[in-house]
Amino acid sequence: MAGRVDLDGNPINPITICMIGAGGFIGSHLCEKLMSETPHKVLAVDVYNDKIKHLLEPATLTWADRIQFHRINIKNDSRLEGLIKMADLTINLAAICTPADYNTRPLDTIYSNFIDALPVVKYCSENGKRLIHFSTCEVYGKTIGAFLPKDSPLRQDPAYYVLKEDASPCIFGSIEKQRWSYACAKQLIERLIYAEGAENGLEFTIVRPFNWIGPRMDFIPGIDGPSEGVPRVLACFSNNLLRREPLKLVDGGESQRTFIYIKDAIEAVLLMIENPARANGHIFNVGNPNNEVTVRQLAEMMTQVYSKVSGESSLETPTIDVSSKEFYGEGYDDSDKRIPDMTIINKQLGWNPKTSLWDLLESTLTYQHRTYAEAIKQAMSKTTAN
Ligand SMILES: NC(=O)c1ccc[n+]([C@@H]2O[C@H](COP(=O)([O-])OP(=O)(O)OC[C@H]3O[C@@H](n4cnc5c(N)ncnc54)[C@H](O)[C@@H]3O)[C@@H](O)[C@H]2O)c1
Ligand SMILES: O=c1ccn([C@@H]2O[C@H](COP(=O)(O)OP(=O)(O)O[C@H]3OC[C@@H](O)[C@H](O)[C@H]3O)[C@@H](O)[C@H]2O)c(=O)[nH]1
Repeated sequence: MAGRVDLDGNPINPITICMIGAGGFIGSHLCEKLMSETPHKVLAVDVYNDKIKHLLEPATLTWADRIQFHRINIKNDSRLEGLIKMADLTINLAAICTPADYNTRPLDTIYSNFIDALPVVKYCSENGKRLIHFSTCEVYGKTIGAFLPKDSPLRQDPAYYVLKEDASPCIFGSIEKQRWSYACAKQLIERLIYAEGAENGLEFTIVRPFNWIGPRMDFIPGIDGPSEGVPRVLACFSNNLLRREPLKLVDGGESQRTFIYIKDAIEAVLLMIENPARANGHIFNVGNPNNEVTVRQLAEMMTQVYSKVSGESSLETPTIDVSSKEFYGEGYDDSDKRIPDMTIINKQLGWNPKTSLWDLLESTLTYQHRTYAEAIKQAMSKTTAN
């Protein structure tokens, strides 16, 4: 850790970070990175800490004096402002961000992504503290290409689908398609942060993640989360593979996504933390444009990789089609395609993702198998016995 310098060759001084949502998927990886590779301190705020327990205990861990957990619901806790004041930088990750919630808990989704983030922005602005806020790639909504005729050659032209922070429009579906309420709440908080920067000098960075995936993402239903819960696609498909069930393709699995390995993405966040002069005032796409697949292709690749890491043969029928209405309920809608433009993050931070989709699935599914295979076997044999 000694002699660490930033991108301009200046020594990096240790700082204190108030990380809200530190107990989630991204937060747990960011805490791990900050503890193992930097001298910074973390005030970790969340309602849960299961995913960072290994960083909090035992007290003999070398970083024990650099991480503190505060069990706080930011909706209604007066301790929040004090923690933001104690820190040099606040990172806000807290949100409801699972598509199954957007059309079933639309009010919680809007409150969580807009209203609950307001005091965080206000306290940072009033106390002259820097803020890194987590938004989403969903703020771009659908691509322009999605509205062209199916056979239009323009659909192949990147000008009609690549998503650029400073140029692409934000195209949402109608009000009853409530995925866009999430996107809209995220967009409005981005605009508010931008306005605080413009009018009151708030130092901010906005991150737009494009499908970050890896170990500890969400939960496996019935094992470390509710049996009826629907997590994001990595955990849904992992659960199906672990239980030897066909993977469910929503509306034919035709939507396209670019997936990035969480560890690559965390490198980008660390560069933002440690290079404020290059990151302040910017909105950054963080994704891997080289890892694009349809959801159907993702299912096929995960099936192959899982077979390799578990040594189990694949099912004869590895996937089945389900309608979005059946899977998510009324009012679901989808993003058609998400390719991040990398110009701004490349220019400001010199960052590029490294890990291929196959490699990231191999390490992630090895983790899933090691962590859950035995527990699933036991849970399934109990159900059969009953
Ligand atoms: N993972 C991705 O690919 C992805 C993509 C786009 C956007 N994002 C954004 O990144 C952020 C983090 O995502 P994640 O994947 O780590 O999700 P996550 O659900 O794993 O983590 C969010 C954490 O915030 C906590 N939280 C929520 N409300 C809270 C409250 N009121 N008080 C205290 N803590 C609260 C949750 O308990 C959870 O631990 C979110 O803002 C999300 O919208 C993530
Ligand atoms: O079992 C499943 C689960 C999901 N899917 C599909 O897989 C795709 C990806 O679904 P995910 O649940 O991972 O989430 P999405 O990519 O749609 O959105 C996510 O990405 C951006 C973030 O803001 C949020 O974390 C979340 O909204 C969707 O097309 C979905 O319909 C399946 O086909 N089968």
